Amino acid sequence: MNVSTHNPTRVAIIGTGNVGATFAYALMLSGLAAEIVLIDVNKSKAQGEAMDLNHAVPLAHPTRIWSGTYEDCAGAVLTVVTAGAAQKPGETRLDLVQRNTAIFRSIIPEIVKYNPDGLILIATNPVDILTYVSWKLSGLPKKRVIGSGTILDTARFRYLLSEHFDVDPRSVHAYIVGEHGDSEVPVWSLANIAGMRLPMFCAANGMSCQDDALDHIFQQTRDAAYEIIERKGSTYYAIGTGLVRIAEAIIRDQSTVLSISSYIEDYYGIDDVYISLPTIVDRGGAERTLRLELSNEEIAGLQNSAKVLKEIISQLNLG
Ligand SMILES: NC(=O)C1=CN([C@@H]2O[C@H](COP(=O)(O)OP(=O)(O)OC[C@H]3O[C@@H](n4cnc5c(N)ncnc54)[C@H](O)[C@@H]3O)[C@@H](O)[C@H]2O)C=CC1
Ligand SMILES: CC(=O)C(=O)O
Repeated sequence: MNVSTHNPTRVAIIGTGNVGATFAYALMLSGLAAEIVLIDVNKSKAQGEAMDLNHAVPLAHPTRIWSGTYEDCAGAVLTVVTAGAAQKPGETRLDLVQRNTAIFRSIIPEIVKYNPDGLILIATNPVDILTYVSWKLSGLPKKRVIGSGTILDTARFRYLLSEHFDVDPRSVHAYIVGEHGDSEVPVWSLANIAGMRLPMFCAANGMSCQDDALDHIFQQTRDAAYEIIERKGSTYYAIGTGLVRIAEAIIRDQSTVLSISSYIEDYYGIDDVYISLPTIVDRGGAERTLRLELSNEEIAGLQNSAKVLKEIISQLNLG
C-alpha cells in the first residue's frame, strides 16, 4: 500500500453519551470504519469510552479509536452529532430545542472549519430542527447535512407490525414519515408484506386488520421513546444501530432507501424544512427524496408535521 495515498475511512462522533457511545460500539463491531474519533466537552468521558472500546478491538475489527478534538474531524467521511441534552421523563423532544440549538452554535462551525468536505449526520433532538440548524450554520450543500429522522420510528413500526402479523420484520415494508416526534405520520396506504397491502395480507391469511389494532400499533410506535425513558432513562440501542445503517449506506455508497431527515422542497406544498421521507442515501448524502403517492389523510398529516417544525424554526433567529 502506498502510505502517502492511504485514506482510511474515518468517522467522527461528537457527543459520547448513551447514544454516541452505543453508536461507536456498534460501528466498531460493524467493521465499516477504519478510524473512529470521539469528541465530547467532557473529555474524561470521551477518553474512558475510547479506552473501553479499544479493549474490544482485538476481539472484533481492527479499528483505530481515540478521543480527540475538532481538528480530528479533518478527512472524516462522516461526522455524527449526538451531543446535547436528552429528554427527561415527561419532556417532549421539542422541549430541548433552545438548549441544543445553543450547543450546536458552538459545535457545527468547528466541524466545518476542519472538515468542509465531509457529511454531517445529526441525531440530537429535536432532530429535524437541529438538522435544519446545522445546515444553516454549516453553509454546506443541503444533501451533505442529514438527520437520522424517522429511521428509528420506522424500525419500531416494522417490529411491531411484524409481531402482529408474525413475520420477520425485514419482510415488513412500511414507513413512518414527517417529524421524528409527536406529529409523525404512519403511511398505512403503502404498507405491505410481499407486495400485499395489509388488508389483502389479512384477508389472504385469515388475520385481523381492525383499525383499532393498527391504531394501537402506531400509538406504541409514536410513544415508544416516552415509555422507554420512563423505564430506563434513555434510548440508545436502536438509534445506535440506525446510525450504523445510515453510515453503511454512505460509506459503501449503497443508494439505500432510508427514512432519514433531509431538506424538502416542493413536496405536497411543503418547502424549506428538514423532515423524514423515504430517501436514497449514498456516498454523496441524501441523493433524492422519493415522491410517494400518499392518501389525503397522510398528506394532511405530513403538512401538519412540517408546520409544527417550521413554526419553531421561525423563532430560532438563524439569520
Ligand atoms: N434521533 C433519535 O432517534 C434519538 C435521539 N436522541 C437524542 O440524542 C441526544 C443525546 O442523547 P444521550 O446520548 O442519551 O444523552 P447523554 O446525556 O447521555 O449524552 C450527551 C453527551 O453530549 C455531550 N455534550 C453536551 N454538550 C456538548 C458540547 N457542547 N460539545 C460536545 N459534547 C457535548 C455530553 O457531555 C454528553 O456526553 C439527545 O438529544 C437525545 O434526545 C436519543 C435517542 C434517539
Ligand atoms: C429519544 C428518542 O428520540 C427516541 O428514542 O425516539
